[in-house]
Amino acid sequence: MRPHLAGVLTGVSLGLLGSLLALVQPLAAKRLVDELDGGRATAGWILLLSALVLLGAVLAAAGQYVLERTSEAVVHTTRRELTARLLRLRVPAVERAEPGDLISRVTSDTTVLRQTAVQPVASAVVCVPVLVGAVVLMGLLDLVLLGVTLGALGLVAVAVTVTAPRIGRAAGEAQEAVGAMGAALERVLGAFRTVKAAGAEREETARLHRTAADARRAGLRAAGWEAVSGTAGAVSVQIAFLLVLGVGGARVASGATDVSELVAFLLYLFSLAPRVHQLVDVVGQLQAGGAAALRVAEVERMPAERVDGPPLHALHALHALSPSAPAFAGARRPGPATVAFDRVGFAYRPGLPPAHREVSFTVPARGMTAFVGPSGAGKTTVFSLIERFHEPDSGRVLLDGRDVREWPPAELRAAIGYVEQDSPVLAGTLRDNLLLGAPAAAGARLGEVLRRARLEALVARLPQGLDTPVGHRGDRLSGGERQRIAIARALLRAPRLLLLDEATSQLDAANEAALRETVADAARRTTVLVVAHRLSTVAAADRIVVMEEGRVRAVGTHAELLSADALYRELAATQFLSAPPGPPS
Ligand SMILES: Nc1ncnc2c1ncn2[C@@H]1O[C@H](COP(=O)(O)OP(=O)(O)OP(=O)(O)O)[C@@H](O)[C@H]1O
Repeated sequence: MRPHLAGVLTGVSLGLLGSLLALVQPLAAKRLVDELDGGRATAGWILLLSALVLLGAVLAAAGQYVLERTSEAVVHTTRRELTARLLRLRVPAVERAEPGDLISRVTSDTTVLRQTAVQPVASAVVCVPVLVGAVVLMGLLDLVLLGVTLGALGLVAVAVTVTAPRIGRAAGEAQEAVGAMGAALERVLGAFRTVKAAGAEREETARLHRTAADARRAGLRAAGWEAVSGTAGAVSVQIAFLLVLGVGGARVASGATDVSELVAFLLYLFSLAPRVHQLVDVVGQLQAGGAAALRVAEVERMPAERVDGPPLHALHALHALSPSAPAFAGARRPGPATVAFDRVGFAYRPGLPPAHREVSFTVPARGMTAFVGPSGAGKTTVFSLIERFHEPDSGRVLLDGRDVREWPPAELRAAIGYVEQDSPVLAGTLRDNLLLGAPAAAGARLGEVLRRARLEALVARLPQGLDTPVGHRGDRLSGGERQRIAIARALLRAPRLLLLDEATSQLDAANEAALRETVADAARRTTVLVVAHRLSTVAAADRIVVMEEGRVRAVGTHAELLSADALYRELAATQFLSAPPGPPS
């Protein structure tokens, strides 16, 4: 709320003024009754009372509007900061979280904040001085009746003390359950075809219903406690009213007070009643708001990367325009990058078996280095560590001889083109997807990359060409098309280091041969690391790193490894060839 303090203060001041005017109204009413009693002219008092009512209403409405506007502004700021933070989060933090739950924190929790951040705080600020003012004025009118009133209102204090923490807990659980529902929904929608193909709709629906029921149960619990405190508020005001009527009537009869004072006192009590209700509501709303704010704050506390340096398009514009000059601050050497792993040890989580144990290799600038090995050997992990998605527990990963931990992340990644194993494509148009990593690339360069990635025919076939939407996760495209888009996206970045993770596994023979030539061409100009599952790829590689159970087993050329390494021979005989493996020799 800090940046919007001016709005909060304005809204609160207007509300306060409106409420103070409401406080004066009973005094004017008392005077009116006195004037009527004395048979004097009352037109002026009636006019004054009407003006007070009107002005009070206008001020209250203006205050309300300013506060609503401030609520929107507070939530807008929260959502901006939260979304910016989400994209800066470190990869392990997001891998540990549930995407659906994170989404609900940005959408649902901030909506709860919208309703509970500014208004209740402002109401409380307005309520308290009005309550104190009313109590003082009531005391001035009749101390005995004030004692009676406060005694009856004590019930509210007890009820709120008991219910507030319970409302908070239940509201927190309700928001957690909404988050769990988001996570469960994301789970099924993210693998919709798999769920359908498995015929698991009924089970998955039951799972979603369970989370919805959890949210309902927690919501009902909060509502129950809110009803208890609300009822306690209403009952205590009613009791106070009846007691004041009874005791006040007796005091009027005995001459201890007069009718006009009793009328004024009752009017104060009337004006107090909605404030008491409001305060009780405020306590409940603040509890729900507190629970939502906690969930938002948890995202704020998740580990994030620092943001520095120029924006993406500037990094790439500079990089693309002057490949021979220092491309941008920090890129120590232009041209192809060198990579080295120096006794790298790494486990994805403490307690898990290490994915890398003492991994060491060096890759010179230019040329193609292939990583081969059985599934789970740690090949993809090499790429994750170079991109600094994860950091080694021991040893060093060096790019251009500089520890990747010393590179600003944006600058490090601007030097790299990465084609992931499952070639993700984002919702949006084909053009959005191609330019994702190089917004400034266009024109002839785009045409050239489309040709090299064999995408020209696809673009010609699509109804709106490059501007055709590709669907959620690119599901209007074939697997091979997605792979070629991912390769084109990486090439458009004119990377100093190209990382390809089994990027050709879904391609047909013709496209695979063409892209092999594209990758070989890239390797003549830049450094290419490829996780290879095809013989054609490893045969073309300048060097091959054989990995097994997180270790580097051997390094060499295809011919060298065929004679020197038994595992490589076995891989060459089985995994790399599409033909079934021959009998063991
Ligand atoms: N994000 C992750 N969190 C936890 N463990 C992981 C994660 N990613 C990979 N692993 C584990 O780390 C080990 C190495 O995984 P990696 O993906 O590097 O293997 P790979 O050689 O690329 O395998 P494949 O050829 O099947 O893709 C595996 O045991 C895998 O289960």
